[in-house]
Amino acid sequence: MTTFTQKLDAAWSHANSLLMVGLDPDPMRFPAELHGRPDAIYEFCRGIIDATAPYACGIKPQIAYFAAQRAEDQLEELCRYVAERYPQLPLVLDAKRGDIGSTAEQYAREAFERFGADAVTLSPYLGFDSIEPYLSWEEKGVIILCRTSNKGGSDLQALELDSAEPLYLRVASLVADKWNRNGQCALVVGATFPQELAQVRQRVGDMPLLVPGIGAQGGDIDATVKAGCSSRGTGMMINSSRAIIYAGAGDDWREAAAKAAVDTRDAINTARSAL
Ligand SMILES: O=c1ccn([C@@H]2O[C@H](COP(=O)(O)O)[C@@H](O)[C@H]2O)c(=O)[nH]1
Repeated sequence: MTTFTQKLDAAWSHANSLLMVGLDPDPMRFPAELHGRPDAIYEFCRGIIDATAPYACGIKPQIAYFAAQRAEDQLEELCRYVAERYPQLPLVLDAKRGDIGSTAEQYAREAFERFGADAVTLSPYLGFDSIEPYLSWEEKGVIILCRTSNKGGSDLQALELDSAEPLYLRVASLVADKWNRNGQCALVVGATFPQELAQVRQRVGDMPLLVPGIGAQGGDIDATVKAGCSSRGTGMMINSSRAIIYAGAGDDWREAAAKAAVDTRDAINTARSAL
């Protein structure tokens, strides 16, 4: 049985890439050749995956973009496609679930059985018993929101506790010291806050981090790599979605996505080589 963590480790080294390609498919932004097709979401995402997979350490579909278009069936087919065609490529379902244990059991089945994801993103807000049902899938990854990339993340995550530490660092410690019983946990930390990213890295050792916020959100790649790499020079799934999938709007959309992925991977690797 290969675990998520082992699969991710292998992808980092085989692809020599820390880039995670995000799938946020918005039909309004699709190339003309896909307009009006009932399977447009599937075909768009498949095109992006085929174009970018060689340069990526994983794929991250955001479930809201599929659910909003009543296209969960296309997501299901896409997940099957990735598992069959790119079995070495970790698939992270970005769902940010968080609910009481009985409901969490159903969300875990949705992520791991229905979609066959290797890992899922979760909110820590409901506490350990809301995370436990996912942890019982021992080979799967459980990626917990810690310091999100959006400005409003500070409203709660930066709140100072009695100990004077911010809430996001308490989440980091809780996950690293108590919840990560099977070595299957990871954290979400935004590239838009490199200082906080460095603090989290220091707190959690070499735990994998999912790092969104470069590309369309403007996070700085050099600062992200400096702040977030593990002691082995890996440790991050640095996500870029819109800047890659919408790099081209014409007939060359696949080639444009491939070029954006290569350029992003290379910018990350240039920063890694300066560590
Ligand atoms: O803190 C977070 C957590 C998740 N996301 C998700 O990542 C992508 C980012 O897309 P871009 O187009 O690269 O900005 C998107 O799916 C978000 O839901 C995040 O941005 N920040």
